[in-house]
Amino acid sequence: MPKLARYPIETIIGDKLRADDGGHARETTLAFHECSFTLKKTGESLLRGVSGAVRTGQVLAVLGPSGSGKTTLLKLLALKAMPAGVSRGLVTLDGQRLSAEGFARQCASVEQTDSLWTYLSCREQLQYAIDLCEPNLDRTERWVATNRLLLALGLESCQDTRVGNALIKGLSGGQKRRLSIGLALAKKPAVLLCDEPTSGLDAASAAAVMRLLKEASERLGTAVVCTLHQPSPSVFARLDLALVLSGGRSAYYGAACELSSFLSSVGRPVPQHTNVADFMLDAVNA
Ligand SMILES: Nc1ncnc2c1ncn2[C@@H]1O[C@H](COP(=O)(O)OP(=O)(O)OP(=O)(O)O)[C@@H](O)[C@H]1O
Repeated sequence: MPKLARYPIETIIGDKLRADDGGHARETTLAFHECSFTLKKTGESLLRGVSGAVRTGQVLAVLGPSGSGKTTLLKLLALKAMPAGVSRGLVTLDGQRLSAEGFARQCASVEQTDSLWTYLSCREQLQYAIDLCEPNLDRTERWVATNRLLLALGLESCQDTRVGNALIKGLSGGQKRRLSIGLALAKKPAVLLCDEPTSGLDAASAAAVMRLLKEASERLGTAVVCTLHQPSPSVFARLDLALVLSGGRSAYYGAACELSSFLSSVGRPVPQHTNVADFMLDAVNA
């Protein structure tokens, strides 16, 4: 087997693109129009007319207080069956209505809780994913692709550590989150949906996960949508777009860097030294 090459992450992911896609990074846009979800039993609306879009190279964060509808929106974007209610609205990929089959073929989602194999190591899990997703590569190429992914995920130091569980010592929470994202990225999805990728992580691990998502969006041509509970200033600074939900409605949708000006424009200027995301969440909670 070839020796594990040590390149900067940019080169590794760039090489992966060149090697696998012939150098053509795709351009993808996921758009959602007037999405609503109403519970059949009570008639309660969990989402009301929410719209937005995200394209290749961008990370869109769905923010909002607990119960504001973030996970419901992500499920709706993934065209998941939600028998408890009725969904309305349109989800498109590059202008075409997205179906559940289309989503399964071209997109990937990472759930709020990691679902990994307790007794397999990082390397073994990623190797399985690459073997499954890259049947046209030969064995050595798949091994190289696995190494590249391990490096891109920053998991090379724990590549032989098994996942573990409450009783068996294994990967840390942040490493598990990155592995879950890596398994989804092995598919090179056009769109990646991540539910709470930073929940339960310390600030440094949360920042590392968001850095990974941003790199994936830029280098792999993946449009990323993630839900976030309370992003730290450093996490918020890495976001391209923010959609803030309040009681299932859109309170803000636009560039993350313009959220502060928006708040000023509606008479709620963000005080100095205040995290704009926290301020917005307090405002919609009030
Ligand atoms: N199948 C369902 N039946 C009844 N209520 C539901 C159902 N699914 C979600 N809800 C309710 O809808 C609201 C929105 O839920 P959702 O999980 O989308 O919120 P969230 O913003 O992701 O919250 P959190 O940040 O706590 O995960 C919550 O009040 C939740 O209890």
